[in-house]
Amino acid sequence: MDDAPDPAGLVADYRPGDFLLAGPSGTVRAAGAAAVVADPDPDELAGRVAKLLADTGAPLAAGALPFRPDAAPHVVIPDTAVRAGRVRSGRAGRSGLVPVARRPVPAGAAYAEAVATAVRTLRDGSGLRKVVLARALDLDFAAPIDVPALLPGLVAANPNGYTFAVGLPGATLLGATPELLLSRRGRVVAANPLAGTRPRSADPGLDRAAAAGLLASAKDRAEHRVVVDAVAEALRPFCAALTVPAEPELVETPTVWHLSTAITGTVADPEVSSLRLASALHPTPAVCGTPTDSALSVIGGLEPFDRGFYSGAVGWCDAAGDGEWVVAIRCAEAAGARMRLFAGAGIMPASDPAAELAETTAKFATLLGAFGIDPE
Ligand SMILES: C=C(O[C@H]1C=CC=C(C(=O)O)[C@@H]1O)C(=O)O
Repeated sequence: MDDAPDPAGLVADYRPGDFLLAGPSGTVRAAGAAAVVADPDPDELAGRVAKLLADTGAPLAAGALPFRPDAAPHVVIPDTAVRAGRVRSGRAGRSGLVPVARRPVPAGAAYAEAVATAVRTLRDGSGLRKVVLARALDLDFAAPIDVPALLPGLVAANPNGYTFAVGLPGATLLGATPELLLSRRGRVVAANPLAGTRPRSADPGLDRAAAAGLLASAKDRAEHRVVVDAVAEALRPFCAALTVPAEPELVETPTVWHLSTAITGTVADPEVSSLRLASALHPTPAVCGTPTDSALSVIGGLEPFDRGFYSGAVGWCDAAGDGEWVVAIRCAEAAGARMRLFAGAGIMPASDPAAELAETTAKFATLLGAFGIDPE
């Protein structure tokens, strides 16, 4: 692997089609595709990637897992891959992007109705305990979007998050997620489930009150606990030791507060790669719901679009099995002169449709704010 002392340079050198993940633990950029692995079966996927890494001597594989577990992943053995430290500085600025048209999909009122329908299902005793409902915002521009030009500003605007860009067939998935699905370094694994959200306020007093309200909210704590329990349950069979804090903490992004739990563990078998572990966790109830199958079917019935890679996972895995996978949220798919932004919210029996709509608006603001586009 090339030596790259300047992490900001890796971001600046991004070209369409490349893979980029820039987060607190470092920066990875990969280019080219010597091979693409698209097997949805988690064991087949991890096995084929491990074999290709061993056979080719490539330093790592990188790519994205889709939201739906039966859809095809896009994991690439790149021609080149460069790793560097964390991007330490950067200047957020206006991107110059001005949409000529914008369309919420569905309209806000229809999303709130879908939330109300989900709440009725959650209360009807059929067993569904949580479901995440997403909506999209389509933006049209007068000229093709210059994705590389957007990335330095996205990193600078989200200094504590994970900025990513993944070249997919026909589109680029780009975003700045606060959520670590899974990392593995040697035998040490970490996961950082987030769930439970309050929009932030420009008024410091109101902002503090929003954070305190979130930490005290029984609805949000229950929504969060469902995710923590599912992540711990999925990791436990792979781990010799697992530490799961009993209480969540607050974390902030530029637009929202979240409840957060940092889970750490030790893998029992070092042959189990970060990619295999990420597939075992995904989709967590932070993006899907619980039980998973019922939530998938409610999402299929209520969301008027295919999520594709939104709310999937983005990351990399090396030949030793180490790697880092983040939850693909606060993101958009850019293709030509169009961009589709996505935002979802965890719906519980006590959810208020208007509050969930406001929460998704605040989540859209992660990208809109970083690109200097007026909020919805
Ligand atoms: C599904 C999304 O966020 C998830 C992650 C953190 C908090 C969430 C929530 O409070 O609903 C969601 O579970 C999204 O941003 O599109």
